[in-house]
Amino acid sequence: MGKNRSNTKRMISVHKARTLLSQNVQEGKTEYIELSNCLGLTTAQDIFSPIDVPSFDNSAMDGYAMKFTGEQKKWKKGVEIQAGDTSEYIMDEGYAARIFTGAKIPTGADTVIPQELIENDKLTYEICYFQDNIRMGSNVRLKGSQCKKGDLILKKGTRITPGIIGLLASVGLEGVIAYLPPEVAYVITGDELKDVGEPLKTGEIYNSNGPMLEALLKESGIKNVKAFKASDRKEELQQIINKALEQYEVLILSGGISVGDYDFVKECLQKAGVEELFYKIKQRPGKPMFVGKKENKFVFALPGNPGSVLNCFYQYVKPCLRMMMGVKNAWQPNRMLPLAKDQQKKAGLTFFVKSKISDEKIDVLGAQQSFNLQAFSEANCVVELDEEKEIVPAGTLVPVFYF
Ligand SMILES: Nc1nc2c(c(=O)[nH]1)N[C@H]1C(S)=C(S)[C@@H](COP(=O)(O)OP(=O)(O)OC[C@H]3O[C@@H](n4cnc5c(N)ncnc54)[C@H](O)[C@@H]3O)O[C@H]1N2
Ligand code: MOO
Repeated sequence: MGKNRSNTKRMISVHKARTLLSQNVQEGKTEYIELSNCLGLTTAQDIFSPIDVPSFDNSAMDGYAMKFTGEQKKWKKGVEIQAGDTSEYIMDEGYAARIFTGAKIPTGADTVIPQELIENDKLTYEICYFQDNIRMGSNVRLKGSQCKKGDLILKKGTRITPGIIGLLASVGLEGVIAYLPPEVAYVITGDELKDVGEPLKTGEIYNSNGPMLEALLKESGIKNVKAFKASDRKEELQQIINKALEQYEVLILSGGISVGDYDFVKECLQKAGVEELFYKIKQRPGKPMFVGKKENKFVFALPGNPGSVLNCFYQYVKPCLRMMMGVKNAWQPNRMLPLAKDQQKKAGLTFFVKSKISDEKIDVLGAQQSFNLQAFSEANCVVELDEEKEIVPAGTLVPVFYF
């Protein structure tokens, strides 16, 4: 009785949990990382271009390059310049160079006329242009028009996308200083668990949290992941926790964090020197979540029900991992959208409900129980329903977090 009352008292709000985490989590290590391993990481410094790009004036079209006056309509055929030709050509007046996309504009030329707009005079071998939609400078990509040597091309704190990898390569950079993803271990607890592929006896279930956590970590950009499995024997769990904490920066546990007689996770973490940041959040699913710290290492003990694991990961673990990886707005919902229908809930708990976006409205799906994974077959987001409310009316704008 006394235990329950003190637990209820200690439960914190979702807002408080987010605040405590964002105050405690720090940016992780940074390192020079080659382009081939940069995707999804965040830059840890401003990046300046070491060269002008393009580094020479070049043609944007296959056609003819010449000095363009607007009056002259015919030119003699001059040299032919292919992309990659590094020779220095000087255009004599009255001549047009045959030129191809990406090739260097010869000295003396300033304009390219696409070949579709040119007629060849078969008698004089001159090339002729009779339209008037070309201006001086048309179809020439000027030196430094993307960026000049020394320009800031990428700010610190930018997530590296495939386009950014292209940008970095275009200025000749082989890699950048970026935040390293933390090394993460997770521990699956529970005597009832069998891995997929093994036969099930009555009383046993498949370990779905393991494959789900692997996927969640991969999706979050974590590269170095170690999986442990522990039975519900306290000594074994203790050993695994001690070992994982020694070697990994972030430890995630699934199950064994509630009040049952075989729920030893909290006790073992405390014995391993983990200091509690909070235990139990006023939320559903995932109420008995525990977060602790040991020096600069973080421990997230997630309630074993799969829906709780997924929710706690998206709401707390992922934003923390992203903060460690240099992301600034790690806690922001993806967007706000209106509810399609009234939602009933328990006042005093924030509800996170699996939902589907239809016609820019939120359809809350059925089967919200935290053991039941079926709704994930349809859900594309989870939405947050206010702690205080008992009914959240249709039309209320709610925070939406994409899967
Ligand atoms: N007397 C109370 N009992 C429970 C409370 C409570 O407040 N008082 N809270 C309930 C809530 S809410 C949750 S959530 C769970 C959390 O329990 P644990 O973290 O201790 O997790 P377990 O008991 O180990 O497992 C819960 C549930 O999830 C299944 N499970 C566990 N691991 C996996 C896995 N890897 N893959 C698939 N399913 C898994 C497990 O079999 C249980 O059914 O506690 C409630 N009880
Ligand atoms: O907090 Mo539990 O996650 O409702 O099943």
